[in-house]
Amino acid sequence: MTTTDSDIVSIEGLNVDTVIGVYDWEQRQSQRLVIDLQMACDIQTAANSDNIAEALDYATVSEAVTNWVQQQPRQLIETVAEGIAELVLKEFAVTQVQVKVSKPGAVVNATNVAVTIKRTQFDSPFG
Ligand SMILES: Nc1nc2c(c(=O)[nH]1)N=C([C@H](O)[C@@H](O)CO)CN2
Repeated sequence: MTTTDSDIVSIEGLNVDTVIGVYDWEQRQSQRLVIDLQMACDIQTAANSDNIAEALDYATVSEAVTNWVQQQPRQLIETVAEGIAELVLKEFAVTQVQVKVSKPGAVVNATNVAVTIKRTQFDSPFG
């Protein structure tokens, strides 16, 4: 295992309001999605230089993910998860990404519903 596989930068509980859902009423209003990301990357260069320019900037990733999710209405949280994984692998120096997309308001008697996927550069057409 290389450091590129074992070093993780995380974003937890990123709240994004967007149009999401399979029913007509869901396409007429925003709902809250909560996104968790675990991104495998080499953090040693940033650690040694203590320079944000060498780091995977979680603020920049959060903004890019939020913008992508809010770009257009979608039906399934699966589509959102795959799109986020593709974006992160394409735009950032990330070798593997785990994406969890939660839709906490979706099922009345459930605390949460979610999908979780893991993708690597080899899974992506952009790898
Ligand atoms: N696997 C999925 N199941 C369901 C989804 C989804 O995105 N993925 N979405 C819905 C509805 O939009 C639901 O959230 C409305 O409450 C149902 N099942």
